[in-house]
This record gives sequence, C-alpha cells and structure tokens, in this order.
Amino acid sequence: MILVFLFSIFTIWLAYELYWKRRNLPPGPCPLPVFGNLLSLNDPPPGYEAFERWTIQYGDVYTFWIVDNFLISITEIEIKWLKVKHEVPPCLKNFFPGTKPFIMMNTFDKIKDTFVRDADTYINKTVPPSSILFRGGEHGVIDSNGATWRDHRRFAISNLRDFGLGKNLMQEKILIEVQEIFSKFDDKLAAGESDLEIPPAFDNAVANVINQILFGYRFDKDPEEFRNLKNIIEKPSELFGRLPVFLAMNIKFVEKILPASMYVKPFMDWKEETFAFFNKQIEEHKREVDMEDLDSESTDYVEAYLKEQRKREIQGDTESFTDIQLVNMCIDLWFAGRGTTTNTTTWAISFVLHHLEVQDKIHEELDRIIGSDRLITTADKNDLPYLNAYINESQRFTNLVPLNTQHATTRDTVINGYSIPRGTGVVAQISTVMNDEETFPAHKSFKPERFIDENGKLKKVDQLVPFSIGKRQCLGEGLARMELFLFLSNFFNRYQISPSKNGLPSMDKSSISRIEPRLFSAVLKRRR
Ligand code: HEM
Repeated sequence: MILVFLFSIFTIWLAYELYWKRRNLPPGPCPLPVFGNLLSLNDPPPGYEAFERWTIQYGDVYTFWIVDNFLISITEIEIKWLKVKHEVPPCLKNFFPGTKPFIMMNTFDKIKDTFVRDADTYINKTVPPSSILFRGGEHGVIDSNGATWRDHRRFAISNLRDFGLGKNLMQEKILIEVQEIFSKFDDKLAAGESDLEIPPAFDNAVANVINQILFGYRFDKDPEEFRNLKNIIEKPSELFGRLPVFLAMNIKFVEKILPASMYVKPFMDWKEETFAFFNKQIEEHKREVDMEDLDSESTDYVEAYLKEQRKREIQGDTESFTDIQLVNMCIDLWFAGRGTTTNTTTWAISFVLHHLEVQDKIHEELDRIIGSDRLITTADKNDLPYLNAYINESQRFTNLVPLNTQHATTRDTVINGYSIPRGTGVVAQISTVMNDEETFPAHKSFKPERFIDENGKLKKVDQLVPFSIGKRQCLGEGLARMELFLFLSNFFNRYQISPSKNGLPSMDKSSISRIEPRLFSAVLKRRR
C-alpha cells in the first residue's frame, strides 16, 4: 500500500517536472528531474556547443532548466494559476529538489528586443542561495536588486569616472603597471632566462589597478599581502570547479546532503578569510579619512563611499549606504574586475602563440604607426585597427561567460507569444551570439581580420557583446577596455613571443565555473 502511494507520488512528481510545468513555456531541451539541463553543459564543457545545438534546434528563444527547489519553482510558475500567496515551510524548501526555468535569448536581435528595448522588465537578477550564504543577505551590486542595486551601480560608475576613466588619471595608473610588467620580464631576460611564465605578471598588474581604485594603493610594498590575497582569490576555482560543489551552490537539497567538509566548511572558511581582508582595509580607511571635510575630492572608492554614507546619515538615511553593502561592493568590484581582465589578457596572448602570423601583423602595424619604444597610450588607439581587431577577436574567442548571469523578469511579459510571469528567469545568451556562424563565419577559428573592413579600417560588429547589453551591462567595461588596450599594445610593442620548450598553452576551458587559462610560458625576446 505504502509502495503504491509512494509510486503514485513519484509518478505525479515526474509528470509535473517533465510535462506540466513546461507546457506554457517556450519549447527547449528536455530537463532531467532534479538536474534540469545543467549536465548537458558537460557535453563538452563548458557548454558552448550545447547552447549552439539548442539554438539551431529551437531558434532564438528556448527554455533551459537549472536545478532549484521543487516548491520554490512551483510558487514561481504556478502562483498565477493557484491565485494564492502561500509560504513554503523552510524544511520543505530545503529538501524537495526541482528545477527552475530560464528563458534563453539566443540571438542579438532577440536580446535587443528584450534586454534593451524593454530593459526594465529584464533588469532584476536571480540570487543563488550560495550568494546569500556568502554575503549574509542580498548585498553588493552583482547580486542585488531594486534601489540598493540602482544606487550602488550609479555610485560605482560615477566613482570610476571621478577617478579618471576618460581622463589621463586612470591611464597613468595602468601605464605604471605596464612598466612594472616590463621590469619583471626585463629583469629575467637580463638574468639569462627567456622562457617565462606569462599570466602571473598580468595578474599582479590587474590586481594593482583595481586595488588602487578601491583602496588607493598597489601591492608593491607588501608582496606577501598579494600572495595571501591570491590564495584567497584562487580558492573558489579549486572549490567551485567540482560538479557536486557547483550543484550544492545552486540547490539547497545538494548542499544539505553533501558532507560539510566538502562544501559548507571550506565555503564558510573562504567567506571568513575574504571578509577579513576587505574589512581590514575598510577599518583602516575609517581611521584615516577626514570625515569633517565631506566635500573634498576622494582618492579611492572606499573613501568616497564612507563620505557618501556620512552625508546620507546627516540627512537621516541610515539604510541605503551601509557597512555590509560597502564590504560586499569591494568584493564585487575586486572579483569582477580582476579575473575577467586577467583572463582575457592572458587568453589573448595564448591565442597569439597558437597563431604566430597574428603577431607578425600586430608588429607590422606597430612598427609602421608607433615605430619606437615609447609607451603607447589611448591617444594611439584609433590609429591601430589591426591591434583593435585582435583584441576584439580575443574577447570573442575567450567568450568568458558560457552561460551569462541569470536575470529575472520584473513584471508579466510575452516572449515569442508565450506569457511569461513576473519573476521568471531570463538570460541574455551572449556566448551563443558571439559564436553565431552567420555573423562570425568559421567561428571556431581565431581570425582578427573579421573585424577589418575592405578599406582596412576597424569594423564595428554589434554582435560582439562580451560585456553583455542592457541595464545590467558590465559596469567596468570602460576600465577593462582601457586595460586590455594598454597592456596588449605595449606588450607586443616591446616583445616578440614564441612557444615555450614546454609546448603551446592549453586551450582547455573545461572548468564548469570559470573560463581561466592554464598557467603557461612563452619565450620572450626584446624587440626594442
Ligand atoms: C574583460 C573584462 C570583463 C568582461 C568580459 C566582463 C563581463 C561582464 C558580464 C558579461 C557581465 C554580466 C552582465 C549581465 O548581467 O548581463 C558583467 C557584469 C559586471 N561586471 Fe564585468 N566584465 C569585465 C570587467 C569588469 C571590470 C574591470 C569590473 C570592475 C571594475 C567589472 C564589474 C562588473 C560588475 C560590478 C558587474 C555587475 C553589474 C550589474 O549587475 O549591474 N567587470 N561583466
């Protein structure tokens, strides 16, 4: 009797998972119960090909299912149908596995129609349980919504502008790092070494830039501090690169059944270390910043934030700019600003090692236009179409986020004739757009020439969207573009690279959570 009852419950659950909840959504790949479509991203990792296959099969919109809690997904999808507001008891929330739909927009036109033309409908983010666990709530800018997100995004963008983006100030900071990279490589060349590891020098440089913006100093005085910080930063790639942990981050059920030593304990240790580092910087600023003079120019983000917080407090607002928001903002800007830029820069160099003819063309252009060992600046940018085309193709080919961040609709809407309730997951699938064969023929080949027009000028291709589009578009885009240009142009102006005796860099992108190049070396030779 009990068996029959359990079997009936199981059958109803299966029917719900495989048919009922999918019936009013755009068709897409059949999800597995519990796992949804996530496991297909391993076929092969990191998932570009599955997304391409589904786009060919289903078109510009399809539904993709991600692991979630069964009853939460019921409340989100069926709330209109049930016409009741019901609270799910937390014990059930944690133990009923289910999947949650994400409506994927797979072409540039569809993303523009939705995320740009109807931007406010697509503005919210879905916040995974791991983020709440890590941050102590819905904090920061990457995983927050509403007024908190809007005010903090606006404040961060205006700060980046104040600290010199668009002026020479930011460029000067980056050029100091360019010279630091030169001196590291040159010292080794002078000592007779020529087969050199490439990523660490760029990693350090990018970290110095973002740390200057946030806290006002570079890591030159205390290399030990950077080493410690790097250990903290690199923990997530060890921790989150494994499938069970990745699943635990997204689904409470898996989090509960996984031994604490595999996920919760290392995760919480990592959280503690991260917060300790950032809180220490903030506390030092609190001691040093002159809070009597709130209108004087700030030299870094934390100083500007503390002053803004005090100004708001004076006006009676103690809610919007808080200490917990500040530490989460520092974490967001540090993490989003470092790995993305370092990875793109070092992938770009590894692509050249695989295509030395690209380096010949970069050098030919640099010799013709620059023709000396002077530092290249953003004033030279428009005169270097091939170099820009190379950077564009490197960003397209790096394709940093196979599955872009997950947004949620802020109101009921209609997509391709399907009624989509408020709160449904939506994704601007930029990796598929940048692998679109029609826009980028032979898209699996690295070809900077695709960004050069018949007159030899740089061709603007709207479908190149590594920073995404819409109101959540990357807020560090201006900074990242400046870094990529200054690091790569100056590096190739100074050095000729060739493959290391250890072989070519790996092109493997098989980590689930991050598109990170493996450590690699190259033989460097000074050109000037
Ligand atoms: C090559 C470098 C970079 C790439 C490819 C990149 C890419 C992206 C992408 C795809 C998103 C998601 C947009 C969406 O939700 O649709 C994003 C968001 C974000 N990025 Fe970047 N990024 C880069 C560099 C940076 C830098 C240097 C910073 C910081 C200074 C930064 C800070 C952020 C933040 C804070 C968000 C969240 C914005 C929001 O939710 O409003 N990124 N980035």
